[in-house]
Amino acid sequence: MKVAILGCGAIGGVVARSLRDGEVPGAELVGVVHAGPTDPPDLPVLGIEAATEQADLVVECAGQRALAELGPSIVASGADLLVVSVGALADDALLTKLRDTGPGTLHLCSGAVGGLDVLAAAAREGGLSAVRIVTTKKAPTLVQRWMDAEQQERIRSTAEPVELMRGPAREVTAAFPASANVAASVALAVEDWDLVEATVVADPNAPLTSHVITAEGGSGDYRFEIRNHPSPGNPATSGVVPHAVLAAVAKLARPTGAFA
Ligand SMILES: NC(=O)C1=CN([C@@H]2O[C@H](COP(=O)(O)OP(=O)(O)OC[C@H]3O[C@@H](n4cnc5c(N)ncnc54)[C@H](O)[C@@H]3O)[C@@H](O)[C@H]2O)C=CC1
Ligand SMILES: O=C([O-])CC(=O)C(=O)O
Repeated sequence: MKVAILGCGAIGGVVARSLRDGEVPGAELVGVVHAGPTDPPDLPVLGIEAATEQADLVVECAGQRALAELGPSIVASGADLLVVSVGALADDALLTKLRDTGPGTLHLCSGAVGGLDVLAAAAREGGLSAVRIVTTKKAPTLVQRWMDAEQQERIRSTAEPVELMRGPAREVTAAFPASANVAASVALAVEDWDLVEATVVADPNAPLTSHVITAEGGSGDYRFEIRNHPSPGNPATSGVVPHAVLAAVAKLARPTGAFA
């Protein structure tokens, strides 16, 4: 399986180098599509057209905006698309275009969290009556451009954890596009954007990024607490995410014997 990587930052760079080094059996790197002023010196670089022509699978590691802009042309080209910026799929029109139009197939990466499989099963079996995700990250990583100067300063200088937003997953993932894709992952797993309440907390003293997912329903009660070390390349991103991408690529390249 030939693979191109869209976005060569903290996630894409690790994924591309691992594929280049032959660490995923059955998967071969054709190149990276990047947006920086200088090419990564150690990786083959492609334009998006060459990537979709040459690759069986394009892996999006570039952000919600890039996915919205480039995703439709990738699946229209016939290449399959593996997505990490799943929050962009809160736009129903984009989700429909990527999932239902083809001919390329859309795949979602579980990214920084787990438990999505059992949440999906529980949502089907007995229905879920409440689903919540609370994301806590090191405070400065959560400053957003839409915040006014006073709020930005309060987040940078807080000595205590501060709740920045609590609301429907669709709104929270749009407000924190590089930090709350996980809210969208939970909503997509249970197939209900309105059921999932997401909260984002800025903690000045959080050495690890945490995501606490709780759900209750007819088949049981669920609680997952995920505590990830931040990526050395980007403190807003959990270090495990590129490895979740590589696990997903491995499963697509050689599906036998993998969890479905
Ligand atoms: N599903 C999940 O659990 C998670 C999802 N993410 C998503 O992954 C994205 C990437 O995360 P990182 O690698 O940490 O970010 P990063 O900022 O380190 O890297 C993103 C790279 O994409 C490039 N880029 C942006 N637009 C592009 C375009 N149109 N074409 C080519 N390259 C483009 C940037 O120049 C940058 O090098 C985040 O923005 C977020 O949406 C991040 C963490 C967890
Ligand atoms: O990496 C994480 O822990 C979560 C994250 O940034 C996201 O969901 O966008």
